[in-house]
Amino acid sequence: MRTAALQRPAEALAGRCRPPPAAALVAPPAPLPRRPRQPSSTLPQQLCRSAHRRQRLVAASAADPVQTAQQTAAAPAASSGSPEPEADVLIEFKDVWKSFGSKQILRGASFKIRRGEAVGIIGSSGTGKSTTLRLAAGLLQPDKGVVLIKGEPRRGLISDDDTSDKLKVGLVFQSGALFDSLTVGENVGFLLHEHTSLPQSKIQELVAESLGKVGLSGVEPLYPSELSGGMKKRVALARAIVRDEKHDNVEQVIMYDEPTAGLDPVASTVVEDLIRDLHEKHGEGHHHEVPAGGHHRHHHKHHHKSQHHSGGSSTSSASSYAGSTSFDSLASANGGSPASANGRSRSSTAGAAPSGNGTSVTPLGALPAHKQPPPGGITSYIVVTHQHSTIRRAVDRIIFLHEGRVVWQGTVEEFDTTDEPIVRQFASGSLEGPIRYE
Ligand SMILES: Nc1ncnc2c1ncn2[C@@H]1O[C@H](COP(=O)(O)OP(=O)(O)OP(=O)(O)O)[C@@H](O)[C@H]1O
Repeated sequence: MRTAALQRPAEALAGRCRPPPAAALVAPPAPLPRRPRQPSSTLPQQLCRSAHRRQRLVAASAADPVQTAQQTAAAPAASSGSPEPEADVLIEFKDVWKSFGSKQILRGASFKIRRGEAVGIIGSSGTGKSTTLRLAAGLLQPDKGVVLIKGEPRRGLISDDDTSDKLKVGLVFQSGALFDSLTVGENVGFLLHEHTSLPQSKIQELVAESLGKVGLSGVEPLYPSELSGGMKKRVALARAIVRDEKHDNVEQVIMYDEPTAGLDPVASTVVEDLIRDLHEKHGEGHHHEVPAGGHHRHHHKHHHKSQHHSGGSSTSSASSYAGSTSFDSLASANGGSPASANGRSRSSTAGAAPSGNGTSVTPLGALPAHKQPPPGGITSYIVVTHQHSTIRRAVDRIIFLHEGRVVWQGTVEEFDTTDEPIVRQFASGSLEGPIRYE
């Protein structure tokens, strides 16, 4: 079933271009929503719509009782009998430890990613953000603790894990990790060539569809060297969301590692809005409901309140196939033994339950079967970033990692007001404070 295009990646693996390890490449398919796509719309038009949608969401959240301060200190949802559904948790880290040789990186990281969320993971350099993504993608295994995908522990690395019928976890690496010797079309269709038996014409169609979604229709014949940095990142994104048809009904979480690193401010905005827009297009309609109070509410505006440290549990996973990764990022899947750490953990409310005056969100897990949202689409995404603009524009909730643990979580708005000293120092860039640089 290998076509001519398939021979070239093989050459790439022999050293002619950067080889994305098959295990890392996740190609989340993207079934489209009820809302018909408008193929004729340009990227600026799409982004404009995205901005309008975001304004509506912000307006809605301002009136959302979940935002009330009283709920900030809410007890963990699961134990409070609140309606926050564990069924909504797609990925959960429970006390995850990871070291590389003698370097202890993660020291008991715990957090949850819920259906519909747009989450940013931030923190100082070297604190383990990318490592966290690689663990979530199944490219690395924890030394201790567990990564749950829809409630099921990942078993082994992604290649050993056969739960792709439950959740796809896609990873778009910072470098884009495009094969230099392949055209854009071949790059985007790489996984389809490698892992499916779809005919060439179908692959071309799916590649064109995917490139259209990132506003790059018609660039198939170009080589990566002919693209700007921003375009390369969008091509990597197109590769991550290309559909394989077989998994169209499987929902997906996409993880972006520094998606705007090295881009100028305008190119960053394009990518940030694209990330948001892809999520809304592919996930929208799946996750909004009409709660008792009559307000439509998007799940991705869950607005978990500030919390120190998280915990959680949940599950299931699934890998899919390739995404994009650089060879470097896979260099070390081995690990040393976990060292002890002195975390500063406190309690967590990962997933503060919306409640209050009749506008609470009905948990998806509690919906009757006939009202369950259809699976498929980018239901949640995670962005690792150092860019303020990306935090502001592309995410709703922030998980702050420090010295291998989650020390704070909250909404983007709360990030500006929290008095957590680590967060304040990070936000201000001050040299004074608990964050130490050598
Ligand atoms: N495969 C590996 N082998 C050895 N060390 C590694 C490996 N991967 C990561 N590290 C080390 O682990 C530490 C954490 O890396 P990671 O990339 O997760 O941090 P980060 O928080 O994403 O940092 P940055 O913000 O600078 O990208 C770094 O010191 C890095 O050098």
